[in-house]
Amino acid sequence: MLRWLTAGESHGPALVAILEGLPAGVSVTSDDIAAALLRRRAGYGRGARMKFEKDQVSVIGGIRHGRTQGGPVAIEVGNTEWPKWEKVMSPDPVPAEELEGLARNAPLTRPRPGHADLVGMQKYGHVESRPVLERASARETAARVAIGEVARQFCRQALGVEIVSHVVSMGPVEVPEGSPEPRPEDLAAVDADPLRCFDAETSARMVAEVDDTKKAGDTLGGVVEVLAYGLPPGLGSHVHWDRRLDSRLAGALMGIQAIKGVEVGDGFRTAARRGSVAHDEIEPGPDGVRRRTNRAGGVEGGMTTGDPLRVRAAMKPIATVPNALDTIDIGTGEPARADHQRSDVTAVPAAGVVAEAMVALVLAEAAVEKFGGDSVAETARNLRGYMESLDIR
Ligand SMILES: Cc1cc2nc3c(=O)[nH]c(=O)nc-3n(C[C@H](O)[C@H](O)[C@H](O)COP(=O)(O)O)c2cc1C
Ligand SMILES: C=C(O[C@@H]1CC(C(=O)O)=C[C@@H](OP(=O)(O)O)[C@H]1O)C(=O)O
Repeated sequence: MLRWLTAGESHGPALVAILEGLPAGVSVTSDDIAAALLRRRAGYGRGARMKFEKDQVSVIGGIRHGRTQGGPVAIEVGNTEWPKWEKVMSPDPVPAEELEGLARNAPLTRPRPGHADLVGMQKYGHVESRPVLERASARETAARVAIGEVARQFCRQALGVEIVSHVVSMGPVEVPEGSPEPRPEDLAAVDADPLRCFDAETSARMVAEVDDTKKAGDTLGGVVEVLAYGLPPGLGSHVHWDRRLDSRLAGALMGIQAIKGVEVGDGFRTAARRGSVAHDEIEPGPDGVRRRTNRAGGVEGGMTTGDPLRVRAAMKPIATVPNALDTIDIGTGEPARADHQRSDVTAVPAAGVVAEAMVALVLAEAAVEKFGGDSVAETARNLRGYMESLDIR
C-alpha cells in the first residue's frame, strides 16, 4: 500500500510531505526533487511571488546516499520568505504589541469569490480568511511535486514508465484537435515553452491572451493533458469502484486546487460520437494483440490497456481577480470589493507539473498493488514475470 500526506501553510516555515510504502532502491536525489520544484514555479503569467520566493529541499528520511531505503520518505520544502512571516504565522502565541501595525497581519475580511475564504471561515469558525487561505493555497502543491518526483522515479525505474504533460488550452485559445502529442523526449521542449504548450503557433496566441487578460486586470484558466508511456496492461481493476484506475486518477487530479473537470481519453468528446467511432478496435499486431486507436486514453474497465495513458484536467481562472469581484466585508456586513494583494494571471502551466506528480503517485500506488516488491528490482522482476505470462499480448 502506498500512501501520502502533506502539511504546512502557504506562508509557514516549510511544507512537509510523507510518502509511505515505496519499495527500496529507487535512485533519487535532492537535486532531482529541487529540479521538479523549479518546473512547478515556471510558466508565463505567474505572479511576483514565484520570482522572489525559493523552495529549499531537505530530505528528512527514507533516502540514503541517493536511494530509497524502504521506510517512509519525508521531504521538507522550506520557504525562503519565512523570516517576513515569522510573527504573523508563528505557531506559538505572539504578544499583541508585536503584531500591532504589521500590514501582513491585517484581518482579511473580504472573502474572494471562487476561493476557499468564505465557506472556510463559516465551517471552521474564523473571523477572517488568513487561516483558511494559508492551507487552501496551492503553495501546498510544492509538497506533492516533491514526493511526486520520488514516485515518478519509481515508475521510471521499476516499470519503464515516463510521464509528460502539456497545456492544451489557455482560456479560449486551444491547441488544434489532432496536433501531435509530446513524447517523453519532448518534455524538455515543452518545459522550454513559456506556457508549456507543445504547439509553437498556439503558444504565441496563448501568450497574447495572457497579456490581454493581464492588461484587463483579469485572470485565466485552461486545460492540461498528462500522458504516461510504457504502462503494462492491468493496473487498476474493474471489480470495484474505488479500485478503478480512472476513478483514482480523477480523484487525484480533482484534488488539485482549482481543477474543476477531468477527462480520461477523449472523455466528453466521446459522448457526442456513435459507438462505431468511439471505441478502439482490436487487431493482431506484430507483438501480439493491439488497439487500432487510443480514444479511451489507455484505460478500459478501470484498468490500463498498455496504450499510453491520456488524461486532461480543466482549471478554472484564478479566483483572486485583480479587478476585484463583489463580495461583502464580514466585519461590517456591507458590500465590498474582494481582498486582493497580488495573484497569478494564470497557473495552468504549473498545474500541469502538479498533475504529472499526482498521476505519478496514482500509478506508483497501482503498480505497488499489482506487482508488490520490497525493492525496485523485485517489483521489476514481478512485472517481467507478469508480462511473460500474458498469453494474449
Ligand atoms: C499552481 C496553482 C497556483 C494557483 N495560484 C493562485 C493564485 O495566485 N491566486 C488564486 O486566487 N488562486 C490560485 N490558485 C487556485 C486556488 O488555490 C484555488 O482556487 C483555491 O484553493 C480554491 O479551491 P477550488 O478552486 O478548488 O475551489 C492556484 C492553483 C494552482 C494549482
Ligand atoms: C505560492 C504559490 O502559489 C500561490 C497560490 C495561491 C493560491 O491562492 O492558491 C496564491 C498565490 O499566493 P499569494 O496569494 O500569497 O500571492 C500564489 O503565489 C506556489 O505555488 O508556490
